[in-house]
Amino acid sequence: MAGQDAIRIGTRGSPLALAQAHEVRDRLVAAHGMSADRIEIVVISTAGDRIQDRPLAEVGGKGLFTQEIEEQLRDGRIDLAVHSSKDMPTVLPDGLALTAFLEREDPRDAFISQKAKSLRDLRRGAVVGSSSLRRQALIRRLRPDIEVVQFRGNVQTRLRKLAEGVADATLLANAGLRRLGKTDIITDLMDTGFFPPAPGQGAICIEGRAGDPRTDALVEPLNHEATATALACERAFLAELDGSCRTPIAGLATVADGALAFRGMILTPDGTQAHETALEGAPGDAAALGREAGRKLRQAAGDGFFSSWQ
Ligand SMILES: NCc1[nH]cc(CCC(=O)O)c1CC(=O)O
Repeated sequence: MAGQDAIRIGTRGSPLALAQAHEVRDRLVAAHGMSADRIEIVVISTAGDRIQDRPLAEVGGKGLFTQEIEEQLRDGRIDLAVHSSKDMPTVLPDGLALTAFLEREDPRDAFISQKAKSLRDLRRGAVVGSSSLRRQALIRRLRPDIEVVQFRGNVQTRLRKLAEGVADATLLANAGLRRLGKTDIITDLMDTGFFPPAPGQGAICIEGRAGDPRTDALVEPLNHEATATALACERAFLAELDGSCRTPIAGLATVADGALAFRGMILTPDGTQAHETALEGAPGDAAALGREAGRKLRQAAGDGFFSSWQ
């Protein structure tokens, strides 16, 4: 059992969330040479886990997957929380901060189908299941002839739906499939050029109490500088667009040879309208670059863009 000075890591209970929390625990053990039983993993149920019967975009509200975990972090019942960066709201509750980003996994989406080798190869009128507004809009943009249906649930549920013929294909983040050891089901990987990921996709983040020296020192060796830079840019982009849960937004920042490159896109849910921007800058200006990209897209789209379907 964990002792008095145990480190408590809060996480959701989904297989993916647990895999991520275990990865953080393993890295803390390796970085500090500590015993694994000093670290306790505390499973916390969130509203996003409990609501299974509706698309989450319909439920709306910020922090569906984070609120209950953040309450425990603020109370001191847990010391750290592990999240998928993609699920994190751009504004955190007072007193909390994202204190480390693990090195990003492959940010690409994976295409999964037993009917076709790629999205391009699906027959006309094929059905693709996805609950992500971004994926739905991108699919419709690339393949207006395809029907998109709502698809929630874990990997097993989705595969069963494919086997039952509810849909011909689905899309999931490659990073999540890798963490679950499920890469064998992947049919194709989507090029980020024409199928850009969600901001934060593929990056695990650690949330902590802001300015808590004990936990800051613990997670510091786990932070991957280039990923933290990319995420600062992507999250500033998202914040500038004030992305409600109902806006399809894609964005990916990369750091190579000391330079930061960002590409962002906003789409209408039906995929008929899309605006894109690509910017480069210095890693030190990551947040400013993200904000600039967001402003550019808002200007290009015009005021009517966000209000036209909401
Ligand atoms: N909203 C669910 C979610 N949040 C993060 C991931 C994947 C892992 C990641 O992006 O790091 C997923 C599942 C998916 O999109 O397939």
